[in-house]
This record gives sequence, structure tokens and C-alpha cells, in this order.
Amino acid sequence: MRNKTRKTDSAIKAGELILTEQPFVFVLSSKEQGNRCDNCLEKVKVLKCSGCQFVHYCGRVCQRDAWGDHKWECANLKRIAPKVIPDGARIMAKIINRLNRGDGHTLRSFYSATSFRMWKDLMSRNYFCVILLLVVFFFNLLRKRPLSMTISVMAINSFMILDIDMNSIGTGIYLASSIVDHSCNPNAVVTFDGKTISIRAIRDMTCLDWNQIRISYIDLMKTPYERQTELLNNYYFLCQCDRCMDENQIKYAHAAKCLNDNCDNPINIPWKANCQLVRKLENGKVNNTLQDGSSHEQNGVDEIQNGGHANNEEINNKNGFNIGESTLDVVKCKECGTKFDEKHIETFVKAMEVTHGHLQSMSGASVAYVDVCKYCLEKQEGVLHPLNVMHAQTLDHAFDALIQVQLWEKACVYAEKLIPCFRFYYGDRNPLLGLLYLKYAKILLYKMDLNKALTHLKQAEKILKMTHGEKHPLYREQLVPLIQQAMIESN
Ligand SMILES: C[S@@+](CC[C@H](N)C(=O)[O-])C[C@H]1O[C@@H](n2cnc3c(N)ncnc32)[C@H](O)[C@@H]1O
Repeated sequence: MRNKTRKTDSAIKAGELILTEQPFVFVLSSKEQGNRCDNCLEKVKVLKCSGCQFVHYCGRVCQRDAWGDHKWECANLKRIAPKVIPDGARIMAKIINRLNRGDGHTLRSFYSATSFRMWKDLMSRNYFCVILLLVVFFFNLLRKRPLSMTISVMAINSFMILDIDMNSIGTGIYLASSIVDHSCNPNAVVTFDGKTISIRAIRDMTCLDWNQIRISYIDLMKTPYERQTELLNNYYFLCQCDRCMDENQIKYAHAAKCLNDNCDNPINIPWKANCQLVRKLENGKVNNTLQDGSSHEQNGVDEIQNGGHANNEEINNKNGFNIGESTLDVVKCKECGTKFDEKHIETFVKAMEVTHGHLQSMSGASVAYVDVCKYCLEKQEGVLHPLNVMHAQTLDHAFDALIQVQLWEKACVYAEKLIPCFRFYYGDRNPLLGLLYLKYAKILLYKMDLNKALTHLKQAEKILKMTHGEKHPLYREQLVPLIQQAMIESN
């Protein structure tokens, strides 16, 4: 596959496209079956394949385009009843089909004019991770090495395909793009137009060195510890990026608001036994610093094998960590000296516990609940720091839920509070921040608050031009017409 690549020897400006590529294999999520075309992933009227009665296409062009891959799948799908096929199984079958056709050793996907990756490169490069994964998860389940190897490579190298609103609609393996490592403070971003992946720089670079390019593999609005755990569990490395090690990220993540209204210093109150905010490596070992300042050390390998969970009770007992005792009566703002008494601490702990419970119950749900979010936000008001990650997550859910039920006024209030949180957790050059500005501006436009709408549309333009490029449908078909509308209406 001759991808659109970029020269490696000249400087790169933020916003430049550095790679665009078609997938080696991909699948549309089963939850999207019947809503989107299985080939171009467009959300349009679709018709079922008359052969397998499972996949849907928007028309003859896509059906013909997909036939090379679907032919084999179609014949096999016909034999399955009921047709409930997990996405993982479907993509796995597609990989096996490609490998049987010999594409694993022949299909080259270029990330520069002369350098490329093939499926077999993924198998060998991720060898350590694959072996680890085999030992931990699959050893007893899958004794056929080639099959389990394929599953491991698939897990580590797959990309979630996102729609225009950054919702997941499928999974794809992109051979060249899979060269890129992770950072929670990335210098490049991934976007999709249908199934086409694009990687753009979001920082200026002196040249294109693929060893230095970093994208984010995960949602960044989490504590460093949660991000590290997710990366450890799914990608088998301990993230030590500057954002994970940033004291500010750790300080604000679970912070209380200072009782002094004129002080915005984050206050750290231990709210949950054994709650960790970051994993640190010291002398090759993971040092889990607890929120109360005490710490314990663990061997990095042990940490990986246990997924970071196995020793929780043991740590708890060892440290004798107990909320409600000595640590709590000394909570005092380091900036202004304001003291927290037992009642304030109890209110904070309660707000954190309530929020934690509700966020967990909403995390798997496809929609957030307005009343639940409002209840949590009332408990958080004046208690949690405005940049506390759980406050940010609640606001995020609340904003989406309010848009669903068209409660525009309240949505605007939450959007205002959400913007600084997005900047803090996602950074200033993140597609989600651009989208937030766009969604907020749409509401402002509807409310005829034209000047403010235009200001926010300009913010969205600045970010989305860099992350998506001017040719992307989000920029061309959504943002530009809204800017034109706002300009015409405000004149
Ligand atoms: C999709 S691959 C990325 C490319 C990989 N470095 C390669 O050459 O194939 C994902 C794997 O790369 C490694 N990786 C990615 N980001 C990393 C980081 N920040 N630190 C350490 N290892 C990382 C992990 O082993 C992870 O499972």
C-alpha cells in the first residue's frame, strides 16, 4: 500500500499530515450494523447483503469494493445461526483470511518513501509483549501458538475507528500507523475519515523521526495511575511520560477545593483507603505512592502480572492506612493556611464516594443520566476542586446528557466549566477540545448569542484545522458553514 507519506528530512509544522493509510483489516462495530455501511462506514440508508444477510452496504459501489474481502466471509457467515458475532472474532477471521491469502508476507504499508511495515513486522516487533500476554492470559486457553500470537498482535496494534464525533464505530489494524508509540502528552494525533486513518503533527518538529512521534492510545481524562494501569493491562508497558510524572496532574486529580473562596490551591485529602495516583519506577521497581504520602515498592514484573490489583489488601494492611484517623485532622491548605475540620472532610469524602459510584455505573452505559449527573454535581459544588478528574468526568457526562434532552441553558453552564478541564487533561491541541468548542458554539448560535458563538467557533477552527485538516468533513461540512452562518447573522 503506497500511503500518503511525508519527506523525513525537512522540518514539520504543527498541523501537517504525516501519514494517511487504509486498514490491513477492519470491522464495523456490531452495535452499528444496519446503521452504517460495512465498507465506507458512512451513516446512511443501507441494504443487507443478500448472501449472508449480515453485513450492510450503502450501494453497489461499496458492495463491489468490499467483495474481495467479503467473499470468503460471506460463505462462512451463511453457515452461522444465530448471527451474533463478536467484533473480535470477526476481525480475527478477517486477519486469518488475509494471512491465508499470503498478504502477511507481501503487503507493504509505507510510513516514508522507502520504509514500510508488513504484518510479519508486527509479529516480530511486539515479541516481548506477545510472550508476556501468552503467559499471563492465553497459556491455558490457546495452545495453538500461531493463533494466540495473532490475537496478541491484534490486541496491541488495533485502532478504534472513530466517527466525526469521536465515538467508536469500529476496529482496524493499520500496519504503518502501528509503528507509533504512546504518550499521554502526545506530539501527534490520529483522526479518521471513514476507515482512512490520518496522523498529524500537533507540535513543530525539526524532522520526521518515527521514533519520536507519540500518539495517545487511551482516553486521557483519568488520573496518571488509571492511565498507567490501563496501558499496563492492555499494552504491557508502564507509562513514564512527562504528563504521568507531572506533579500538577497528581496534585489536582483527586483534589478538594480550598474552603477559602479566594484560594484555588488544590487540597489533597485521602478519601479512599489504598487510593494511588501514580506509579513511579525507582531503581527498576514500581513505587506506588499512596495518597497519604506513604509508599511501598513492588517489582515491575510482578506488577504487570498482577495487573496492579492483586496486592491491594496486603498494601492496605501493611500501611495501616485508615481514613478518619491522624492524617485527617492536619489537613490544611499549603497556600493560605485554611484548615479543614472533620465535617468538611466528611463532606468531601462523601462527594467523592458518591461520584465514584455513579461514574462507574455510567461508564458502560451508552447514555448518561441528567438527574444522576446533576445530583453528583450538587454534591461536588464548592467541595471538589474545579480540575478534580471526577468532577471533570461528571461534567463531561452531564454536558452530553443535557444535549440529548435539549436543555441548552444548563448545557452552556457545564460547557464553561468543562473547557478548563479539557485543557488540563487533554491539552490545548486535542480533537476533543476542538469538538467541545464546536458543540458549545452550536448551542450559542441556536441561542443567538452570536459574538460568543463566533469566538468559540474560532477556537474550534484553530484546533480542528491542526488536528483534522481543512479537507476533513468535520472541518469542511460542519465547522466552516457554522462560521459563515455566525458571521452572516452577526452582521
Ligand atoms: C502499537 S505498538 C507501537 C510500536 C512498537 N514500538 C513497535 O515497534 O512495534 C504498541 C507497543 O509499543 C510499546 N510502547 C508503546 N508506547 C510505549 C511507551 N511510551 N513506552 C514503552 N513502550 C511503549 C508497547 O510495548 C506497546 O505494546
